[in-house]
Amino acid sequence: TNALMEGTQPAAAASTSDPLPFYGEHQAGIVTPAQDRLHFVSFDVITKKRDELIDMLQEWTASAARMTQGKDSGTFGAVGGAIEAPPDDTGEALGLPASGLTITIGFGPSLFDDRFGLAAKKPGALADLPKFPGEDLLPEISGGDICVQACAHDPQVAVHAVRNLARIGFGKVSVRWSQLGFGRTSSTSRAQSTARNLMGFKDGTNNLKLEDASMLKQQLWVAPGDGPAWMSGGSYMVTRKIRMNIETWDRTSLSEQQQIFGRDKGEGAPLGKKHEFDELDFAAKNPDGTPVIAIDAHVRLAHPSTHGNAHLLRRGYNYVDGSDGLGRLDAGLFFIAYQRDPRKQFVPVQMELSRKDPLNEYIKHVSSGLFACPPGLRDAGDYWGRTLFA
Ligand SMILES: C=CC1=C(C)c2cc3[nH]c(cc4nc(cc5[nH]c(cc1n2)c(C)c5CCC(=O)O)C(CCC(=O)O)=C4C)c(C)c3C=C
Ligand SMILES: [Fe+2]
Repeated sequence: TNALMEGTQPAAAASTSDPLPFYGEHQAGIVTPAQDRLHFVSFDVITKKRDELIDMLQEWTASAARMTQGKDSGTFGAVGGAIEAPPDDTGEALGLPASGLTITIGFGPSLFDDRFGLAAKKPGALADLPKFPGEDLLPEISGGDICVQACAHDPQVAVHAVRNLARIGFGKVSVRWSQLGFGRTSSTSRAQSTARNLMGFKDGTNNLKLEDASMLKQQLWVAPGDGPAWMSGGSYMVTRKIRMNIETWDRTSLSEQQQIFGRDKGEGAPLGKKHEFDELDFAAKNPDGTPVIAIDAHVRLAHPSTHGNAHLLRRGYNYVDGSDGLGRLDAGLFFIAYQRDPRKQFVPVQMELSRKDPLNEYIKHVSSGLFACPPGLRDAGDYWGRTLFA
């Protein structure tokens, strides 16, 4: 396919239990067709020693190379090592297949302070996000020095991956926050059907997809000359935990719900059209002269034509963290988006949404993350952060 010729990851494994390639020009887990499950974790680095941090990243890379291929985290494994020592794998994935596991790393703005001599390497694109109207961010579940996005078709496999990286990082990093997600809310390949978010709408119809090779080059991957050379072939990740006021939404009429998004709930078709992938027609008018797709419909506000052709590769997940003690589901969307430069992509889109989107009556942004995801790993001699620490 075009995508393969461009050097991106292959479309999909034959089955959801198969392994996906770990090495490549770009990190796996970005254009990789979105798996069903997520365990996302953000770490603070607690060691003050640069060498210790590099050693840990090398150990993480070796472990991730193994786990993504369905192997134990370490060479001895859960039960093959000395009986007197803690095993180099925690064991809960023994007997489970690779399940399409991808492990993607990102470096947060706070890593580029004066602790590790990285200040001069901080990309401009990693500038802190502005404050958006209406957000209510909790610092304890926001930010972090290093993030890991583990995606798989089996939640136990994703959790196993994060747990073993945390185990390896003991004493060097500490978990700042983490998030489980189920039910992808985006497709990142035309081979996938569009899944639904917890508001019941198809989500990810007009997403950047792995088949759009020239768009990915223009909108997703950092190019030489964009900023520091170490990020070439990488991408910037924005995370937003968006709590939904589910019970209020569920008392809203179908017509109001559809007006808010600008698409119908059954098919996901643009209002005024029949099929999901029909073009949005923002000029179409009802007989009374009002626009068929409201002026403040979510898809109009978020559309590239509203933002100098800024696209995002969305890769979010539904989450339910139980209920909140008031009988309401503690649920929503763990939004993840990749892009070439958040200052030109996520920021203007979110600024528009935060000011005008009627969806804001039903949602609240409670956590935020911004991470620089370096390029892919070449081979077993490579490690996460090589280009940064070189
Ligand atoms: C800043 C970026 C975005 C945030 C935050 C966001 C939150 C959010 N979105 C939905 C549901 C839908 N979004 C849809 C489309 C859509 N959303 C964004 C961006 C953000 N959404 C973009 C760029 C687009 C595509 C617009 C286009 O070009 O057509 C849709 C429609 C289906 C689709 O195309 O994906 C839905 C549904 C929720 C529930 C939510 C916060 C909780
Ligand atoms: Fe959206």
